[in-house]
Amino acid sequence: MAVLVCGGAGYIGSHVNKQLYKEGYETVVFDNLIYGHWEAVKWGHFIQGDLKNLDEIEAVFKEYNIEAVFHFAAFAYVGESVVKPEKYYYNNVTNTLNLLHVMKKYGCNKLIFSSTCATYGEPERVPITEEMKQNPINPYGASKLMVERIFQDYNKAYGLKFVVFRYFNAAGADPEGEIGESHTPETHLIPLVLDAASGKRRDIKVFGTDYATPDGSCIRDYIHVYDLATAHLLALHYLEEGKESNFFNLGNALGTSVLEVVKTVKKVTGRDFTVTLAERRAGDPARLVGSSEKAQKMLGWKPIYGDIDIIVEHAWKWHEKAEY
Ligand SMILES: NC(=O)c1ccc[n+]([C@@H]2O[C@H](COP(=O)([O-])OP(=O)(O)OC[C@H]3O[C@@H](n4cnc5c(N)ncnc54)[C@H](O)[C@@H]3O)[C@@H](O)[C@H]2O)c1
Ligand SMILES: O=c1ccn([C@@H]2O[C@H](COP(=O)(O)OP(=O)(O)O[C@H]3O[C@H](CO)[C@@H](O)[C@H](O)[C@H]3O)[C@@H](O)[C@H]2O)c(=O)[nH]1
Repeated sequence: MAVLVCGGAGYIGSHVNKQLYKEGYETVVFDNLIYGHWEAVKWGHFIQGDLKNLDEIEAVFKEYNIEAVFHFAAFAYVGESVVKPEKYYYNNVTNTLNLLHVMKKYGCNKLIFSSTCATYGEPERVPITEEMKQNPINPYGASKLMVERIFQDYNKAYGLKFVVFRYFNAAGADPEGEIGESHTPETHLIPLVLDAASGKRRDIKVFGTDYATPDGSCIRDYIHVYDLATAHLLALHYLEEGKESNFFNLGNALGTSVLEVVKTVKKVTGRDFTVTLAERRAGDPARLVGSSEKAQKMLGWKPIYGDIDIIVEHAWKWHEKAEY
């Protein structure tokens, strides 16, 4: 029996692939490498393919006896999704239907999926809990919510068993320094601030300093990619035990502002750099912080790298010697 890691050459998927392999699973990474890196697939088998092609997905199920599927493959640039919604609905929704179609055909009914706190939109309160209203404010979040709904219908009609994770802001890198975050283009705050620290960028822009937060900049819940990965293994065990499909937030319940991230990077790296106070970025909620009590209770998840200093330290260690 093997597990399929769709999008496993990307940032989060590669970290999950490593932990699965270390736990003794035979992994098959399937990725079109549009945003992923073959260098990140250091464990298990690798097949270059695209979820838009049914025959390429089917070839994997023919070759391997796939017990469960981890589905990270998606487009995830919030701003781009507003101007190119078609790109997002095709890849994130239609191509997910392709994957479900082949899973159904081959009798594979266990799925672990990467959703996002962007499905909640502007939260009515924080920390956000799973039963709160989901009202996405951009096509990216909407595409993920649509997929969540599709899973519920497939659960009722075809017996699909799923765990949907709504991640908050994934950050950090493999504590052993073997893999890390590398997006082109990069839009995420921590790698951009590290670029400023290492002199690859002239400055870091703080998008908005007039939010209703203590220092005026946006607050996010940064969750270490290693901790995200451990939750995925627990989810697989949960489904292997025959438990019911479920939705879980994955965050730290700790809010860190943009200015606090900048300060932490200066402290951890010992480097100074220019910080430019800039206009708000469209579509940014002021404060996104998630409660993960449900995952802790039901999956036994215990995040261990909640401290923003450690998240930045690991990201910096990777950043300095990044192979890709
Ligand atoms: N990074 C975050 O903070 C964050 C937060 C919430 C949710 N998510 C979700 O988590 C998942 C992983 O995020 P990430 O940051 O690792 O992104 P990523 O871009 O690094 O990884 C996604 C991978 O999927 C691949 N891919 C995309 N479309 C494909 C297709 N049609 N066929 C085959 N491969 C395809 C890409 O090449 C890439 O390697 C995404 O679904 C994203 O929406 C990420
Ligand atoms: O150069 C920059 C880049 C970002 N920010 C700010 O930093 C915060 C975090 O931004 P970013 O790292 O881009 O993450 P988010 O926009 O919060 O989105 C990420 O986290 C979401 C969950 O919160 C996921 O759904 C998305 O896929 C993922 O990109 C936001 O307030 C940004 O305005 C800056 O001030 N300057």
